[in-house]
Amino acid sequence: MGLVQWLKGQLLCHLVICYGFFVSGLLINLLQICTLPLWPINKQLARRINCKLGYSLTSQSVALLEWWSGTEVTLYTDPENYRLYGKENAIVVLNHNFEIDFLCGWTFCDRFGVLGASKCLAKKELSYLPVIGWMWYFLEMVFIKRKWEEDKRNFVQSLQNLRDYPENFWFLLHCEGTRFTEEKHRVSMEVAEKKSLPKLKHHLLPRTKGFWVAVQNLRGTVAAVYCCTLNFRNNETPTLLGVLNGEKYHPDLYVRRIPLESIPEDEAECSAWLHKLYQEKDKFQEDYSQTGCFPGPKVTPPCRPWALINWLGWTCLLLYPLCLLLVQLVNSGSILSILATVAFCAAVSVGVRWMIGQTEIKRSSSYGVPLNNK
Ligand SMILES: CC/C=C\C/C=C\C/C=C\C/C=C\C/C=C\C/C=C\CCC(=O)SCCNC(=O)CCNC(=O)[C@H](O)C(C)(C)COP(=O)(O)OP(=O)(O)OC[C@H]1O[C@@H](n2cnc3c(N)ncnc32)[C@H](O)[C@@H]1OP(=O)(O)O
Ligand SMILES: CCCCCCCCCCCCCCCC(=O)OC[C@@H](O)COP(=O)(O)O
Repeated sequence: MGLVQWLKGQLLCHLVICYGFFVSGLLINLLQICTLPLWPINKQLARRINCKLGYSLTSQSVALLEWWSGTEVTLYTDPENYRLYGKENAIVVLNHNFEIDFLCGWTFCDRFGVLGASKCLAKKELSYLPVIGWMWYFLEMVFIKRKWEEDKRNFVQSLQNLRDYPENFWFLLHCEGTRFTEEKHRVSMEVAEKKSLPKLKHHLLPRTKGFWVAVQNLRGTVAAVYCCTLNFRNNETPTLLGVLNGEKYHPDLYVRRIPLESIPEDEAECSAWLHKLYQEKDKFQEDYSQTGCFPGPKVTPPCRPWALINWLGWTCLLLYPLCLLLVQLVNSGSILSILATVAFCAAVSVGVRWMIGQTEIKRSSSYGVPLNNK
């Protein structure tokens, strides 16, 4: 192991990264709050400012993936469609098997210039995450409790609000509704059997309501569905902690562009269409497990420097006062102040570690297993 790789595994480096992310996040949240008076006066300007602020926080995790861990995502897609990515609004349908799938998605968002504006249909619990969850409120992310009767009004309204969004966005939908575990897979395949649907090997049975409602409410706003299938070479099981430790992963993403007009309007037909799409995705995953690649030509979209510049900028800006404070503390010799600073650093580190814990599949909710559907 080289010196650089060894350094990446050290707690001190992790503390610095966590401190930078958390404190810059709080400052960004504060700036977002400052945009509140602007919303009634100039909503589109307030949205654009929030996209930039959102970019400044989200892109730090992209920089961590790309520059710290050295992970590069390979894209398999039709070159004809490639030129449209980032130039139109899209609904992204992505499998939900990996702890860093959202991060791989963000990398693409960054490379195609839609990171600040991109959104997701996310479980309500994520909105309470400090810093990142608070930021999402201002980015008009759509949160659901995964209980249709309670969700439907807010869900439809949130989608309608996106109709005049001033920047191009991708709207991510994990139709499986929860992360893949063996138990959830077994249960969802029992549901498939009851519904006389073919069994899936690599996916849970998709929940269709959210997809249909999203397609119907975003017609005329969104140009296409991007059917995305993600997997990792060499059976890697990536984790966010691994990324923080500087581990390099090898993700491959297969993207098919499907024009929205080709998706049926009728709910039952749309559901059947989505089930068929997941059967195709399952076949791609099966072929990938045999051959190690997806169909279609490979492209690596060019990496942009902004995520790195932004990350370095925040790190320098926030490390400087921290170092000054530490020097002053040591010189002052005040045990109480030193203890308070150590406690603050420990709290930041524990807080970010807790957030990272939210991405771990072993802590996945019990949604989609019998008796307890939440
Ligand atoms: C070039 C491009 C490349 C790459 C870009 C990639 C991505 C980047 C894009 C954007 C990134 C932006 C931000 C992302 C950042 C971070 C966030 C990341 C992740 C958070 C994701 C989540 O939180 S996932 C959890 C929340 N989301 C969902 O749940 C969505 C899926 N669910 C739905 O849509 C549901 O339909 C619903 C929740 C809206 C409603 O669910 P409900 O169950 O009430 O209704 P349904 O009709 O859908 O289902 C009922 C039927 O289901 C049957 N059933 C019962 N048990 C099961 C089971 N275990 N599995 C499957 N089906 C089941 C039941 O029988 C019912 O059947 P009926 O026949 O009676 O209808
Ligand atoms: C420089 C940055 C360093 C620190 C980075 C910390 C980043 C923390 C980001 C937390 C983002 C959390 C996104 C989690 C997405 C996710 O994976 O949600 C799970 C849900 O879909 C389904 O939940 P479940 O039903 O429990 O499977």
